[in-house]
Amino acid sequence: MAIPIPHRICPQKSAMEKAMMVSSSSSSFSISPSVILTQDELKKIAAYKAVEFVESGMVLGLGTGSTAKFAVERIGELLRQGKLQNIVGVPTSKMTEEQAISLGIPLSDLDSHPVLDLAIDGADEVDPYLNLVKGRGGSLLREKMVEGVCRKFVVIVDESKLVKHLGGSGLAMPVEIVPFCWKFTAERLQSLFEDSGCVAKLRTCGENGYPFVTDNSNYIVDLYFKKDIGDLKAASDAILRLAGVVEHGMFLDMATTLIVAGKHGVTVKNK
Ligand SMILES: O=C[C@H](O)[C@H](O)[C@H](O)COP(=O)(O)O
Repeated sequence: MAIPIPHRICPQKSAMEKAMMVSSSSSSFSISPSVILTQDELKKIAAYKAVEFVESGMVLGLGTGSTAKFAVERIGELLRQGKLQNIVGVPTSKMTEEQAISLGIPLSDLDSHPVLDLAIDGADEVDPYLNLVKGRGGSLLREKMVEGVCRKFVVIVDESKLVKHLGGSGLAMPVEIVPFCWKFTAERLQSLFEDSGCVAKLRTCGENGYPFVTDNSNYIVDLYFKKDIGDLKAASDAILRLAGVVEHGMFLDMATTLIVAGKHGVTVKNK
């Protein structure tokens, strides 16, 4: 049921705080047309909603990116307030590790915790079947390792990330590759998807044109598709068969829950 946000009864609160008041007690709610939220506020609403799934004693996969950082921030806040206890986090990037340390969240790794209770992370694209593109921030390998062993994987996005099919945004589908002969690997990746009008580009940083280097000392090749990729499982298998490839950013059949914040409200969809 859609619940209108009672924005007039709390004039001292910000638009987002009003939205958050309602989100804490319902799994779906609408946002009054008079409340205009920024994209960051939508990300925060989705993130806070996801943290409602966190219980004391859980081992958590901590995602990476501008949406996941709000979830990590919220977990730190609830720990500080004593509302959550005995949480252990497994970060999916060095950046998230630094954020978690700064918030006092106890950390561990997959060697010590090979199965996790719950992971919360953002995504770059989400299709109607909850398949994802991730890694535009370069963290796809650790994310896939961590989120692949979670009992529950909650994906948090604003509605701009929803696509009809992966690659549909026309933006990058990242592939992490070893630096050795990267041009060779990039060309092989491009040729795999000639029929989809694929262009493969090495990710570089800033104006100096140096390759972007991941937390694992690898490079990223971004694939841009003009047409539908087609069979995602077949595409995944073909990419992973190339010897220079470490991992790709398609997260197929991994997400168990999707939380989308948009101008009409927040929806929670379970697989
Ligand atoms: O490598 C980055 C991660 O896969 C992010 O989770 C993804 O890019 C979404 O990031 P954001 O929430 O900043 O859009």
